[in-house]
Amino acid sequence: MALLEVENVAKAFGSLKAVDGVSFKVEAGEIFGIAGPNGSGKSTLFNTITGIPFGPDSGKVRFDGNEIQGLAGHAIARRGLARTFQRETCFDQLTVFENAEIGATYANEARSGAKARDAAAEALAFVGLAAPSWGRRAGELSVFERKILMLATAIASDPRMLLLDEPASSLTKPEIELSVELIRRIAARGITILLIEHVLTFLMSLSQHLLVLNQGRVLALGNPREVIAEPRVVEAYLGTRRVAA
Ligand SMILES: Nc1ncnc2c1ncn2[C@@H]1O[C@H](COP(=O)(O)OP(=O)(O)OP(=O)(O)O)[C@@H](O)[C@H]1O
Repeated sequence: MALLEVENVAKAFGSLKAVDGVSFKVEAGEIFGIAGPNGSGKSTLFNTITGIPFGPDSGKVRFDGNEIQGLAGHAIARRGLARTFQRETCFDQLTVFENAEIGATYANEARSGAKARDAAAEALAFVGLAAPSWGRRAGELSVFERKILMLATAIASDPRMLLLDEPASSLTKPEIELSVELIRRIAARGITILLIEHVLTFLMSLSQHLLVLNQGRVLALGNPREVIAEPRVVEAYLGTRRVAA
């Protein structure tokens, strides 16, 4: 049984069908990539799966065999499904450590005190945020540090699955290489990963399956090398990128 099953999910904003009948399955343990031109519905799809900030208008989302569409975001997180955002999203006024501690308690009400602090410390060390930075305010960090803090906060919640929304955006080449290595290590912890990314080389080097969205619909799905060679993908995705560049 797949860990995540998305079945005919749809979400509209007024007359705009941002996600329009999308279906796919993600197996436990894999890194599953999602690509698509700007505005093709990638982030909206993540929103509908995680319930943060909203669920789908219609369709079903099953996590570990149980329907989760319509549940509140925190209830979905407590089932083991965590996400990050396209823009670095941290509690800027709180310290690095307090951010990770919130992740540790958010997904598990029963985990507080020393257990939450241990989970926060482990997650911060895992992403490479060393102890001397733990007392700094999140708002003072660099873009890369804020991105890995967002990852640490998600990891501290002890998820079974992590949805990463453009983790490489706004990063330098060396930082992108560090991110690829970090995502591989997260997967090696046994966390299944659903990954949105514009940088195709990033997606290709990490994903076992690739889904391409276009105008809210699935344009192609399968082996990443085969998918990016499909003429309709080249036209819709790469063509748009060229125009956008
Ligand atoms: N809250 C919202 N209200 C109204 N329209 C929205 C909202 N969120 C997204 N949209 C629209 O839905 C469509 C899909 O947007 P979405 O952000 O999901 O695309 P995306 O593929 O993630 O794009 P990008 O690659 O630029 O991040 C776009 O036309 C966008 O303008």
